[in-house]
Amino acid sequence: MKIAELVEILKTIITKNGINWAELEVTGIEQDSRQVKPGNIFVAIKGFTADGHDFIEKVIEKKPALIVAEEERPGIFGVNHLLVKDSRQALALLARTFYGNPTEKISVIGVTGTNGKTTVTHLVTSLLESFGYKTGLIGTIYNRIGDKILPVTNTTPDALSLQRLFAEMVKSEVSHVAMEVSSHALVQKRVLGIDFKTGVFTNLTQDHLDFHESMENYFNAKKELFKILAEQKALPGVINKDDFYGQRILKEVAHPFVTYGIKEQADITAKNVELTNSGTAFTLCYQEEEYPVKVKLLGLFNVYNILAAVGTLLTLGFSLPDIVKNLPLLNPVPGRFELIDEGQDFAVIVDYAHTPDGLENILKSARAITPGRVIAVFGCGGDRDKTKRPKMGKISATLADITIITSDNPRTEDPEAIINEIEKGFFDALPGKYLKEVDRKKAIKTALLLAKPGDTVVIAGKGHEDYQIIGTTKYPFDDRVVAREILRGERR
Ligand SMILES: CC(=O)N[C@H]1[C@@H](OP(=O)(O)OP(=O)(O)OC[C@H]2O[C@@H](n3ccc(=O)[nH]c3=O)[C@H](O)[C@@H]2O)O[C@H](CO)[C@@H](O)[C@@H]1O[C@H](C)C(=O)N[C@@H](C)C(=O)N[C@H](CCC(=O)O)C(=O)O
Ligand SMILES: Nc1ncnc2c1ncn2[C@@H]1O[C@H](COP(=O)(O)OP(=O)(O)OP(=O)(O)O)[C@@H](O)[C@H]1O
Ligand SMILES: N[C@H](CCC[C@H](N)C(=O)O)C(=O)O
Ligand SMILES: [Mg+2]
Repeated sequence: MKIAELVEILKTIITKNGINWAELEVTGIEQDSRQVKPGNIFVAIKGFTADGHDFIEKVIEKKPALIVAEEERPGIFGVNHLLVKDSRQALALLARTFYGNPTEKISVIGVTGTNGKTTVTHLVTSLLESFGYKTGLIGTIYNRIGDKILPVTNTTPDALSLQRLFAEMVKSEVSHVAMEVSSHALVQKRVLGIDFKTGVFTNLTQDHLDFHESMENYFNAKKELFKILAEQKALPGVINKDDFYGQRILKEVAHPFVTYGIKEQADITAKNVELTNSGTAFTLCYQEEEYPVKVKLLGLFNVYNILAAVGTLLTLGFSLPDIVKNLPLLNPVPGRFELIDEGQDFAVIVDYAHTPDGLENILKSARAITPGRVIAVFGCGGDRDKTKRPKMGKISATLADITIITSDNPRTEDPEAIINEIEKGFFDALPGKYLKEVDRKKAIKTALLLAKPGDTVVIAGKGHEDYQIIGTTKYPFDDRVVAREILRGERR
């Protein structure tokens, strides 16, 4: 592909055209100077920790076909360059064109919300697979093309990696992709250039205020996905009507929606919900139709996730009786309400709850299936929203009988200081019993040793993660492996 063909797509955002050799062949696109090869287009992005413009001089030595930037830098006049209003937008549009508009050829389902994205994307793709489709998945745990699993760094990759991934999916004859769309991605225009078939909103509760600063900003970021659906005249979006912000999307975005809920009147609802520690039963209602449903997934929040997945499949045109038939096939998602059973006489749950709402839901769901005491083990991530820490403390103080406050991924913060901020929540609440143990392995062991028959130990915050980030180092650590080892060694 030649430069001339690619720059056409940028014409509305170009502020200065410095192209002299428009017929040059483009061999690739990069946003990271370290990856640039001869003939590539380098897009300079001002980021949160670095500024791509600072690497322009280095990139020029590698003989790029074109440099796209927001500002001029030394040496840029000697090479093909374009100045644009917004480099992130330029990157997304260039990548989409270079990779042949892949999302025109597959059905992309975007899932956003504070909690439930990973679960809903798994449920949607599992249902589609049960109908015989080959699917792709993009999200927190991994990206997947058919059976091929790819490692990830972000929940939603950058615009360039996304278009590359979609192109690979098209090549592998994937028909549908379910992708998690994080609020960071919406703000950073990572999803620009994607054609969405539909979008799902699960819920909005506090998280990421370090980045968004206010719930209103956080909401506006999430709302962006539905504005995109409206602009693209996509299929109806799927909205949780029990959520305050879900109701706001319904009012504020002019687009058709299918709604789901348990408390509110919605298009798709569940009644007679029965939660047990071996599965969940409920009656699924849609218009005049009612179906008894039994699923392997546990916890009330997963009933919401199933309703979201059902709404998505309905929107895509599948019939409800067919969808219902496949619901019992759905498997739990790794690290979400995952039961650890080594034959012990109490329950152990590993769950990814890392927000106040997530923790509240998992502790309430655990309570519903626990004859004895609920023992919680959790911490909070470092270098992330600090204001959720005392809130999560207060929730555990109120809902668990005993809490072991420990470390999550402390990152570059002092782990003891994070624990002390969580502890503040205990001072606000009725005195829930708690211990502090900075070493997560010891904290898990303490909880498992405290447990008596009929109790439930909830190990929250890290779910599927197989590492712990202390400082800037990633150490191997998996709550599920640790719990199993302790249960096998100490408590058979
Ligand atoms: C704060 C934040 O969101 N940062 C994300 C952002 O980085 P950035 O654009 O600011 O990049 P930067 O590191 O400052 O670098 C700026 C530019 O200089 C370039 N560079 C840099 C160094 C160099 O030598 N040469 C060079 O060219 C970089 O390639 C980049 O183009 O864009 C990158 C690419 O998309 C992300 O990987 C990165 O995520 C970081 C790792 C991160 O931790 N993000 C978290 C907060 C995040 O995004 N989380 C969400 C939500 C999670 C959830 O709720 O599930 C997610 O989607 O993962
Ligand atoms: N629909 C829901 N409502 C409230 N809480 C939920 C819901 N679904 C899951 N959770 C809780 O949130 C945790 C994370 O779930 P999941 O990984 O599906 O969410 P996510 O939105 O992908 O999270 P992240 O933003 O970290 O990627 C679960 O372990 C559970 O505790
Ligand atoms: N996607 C979430 C994951 C948090 C998981 C928790 N274990 C932590 O490290 O804080 C985030 O980036 O905030
Ligand atoms: Mg996720």
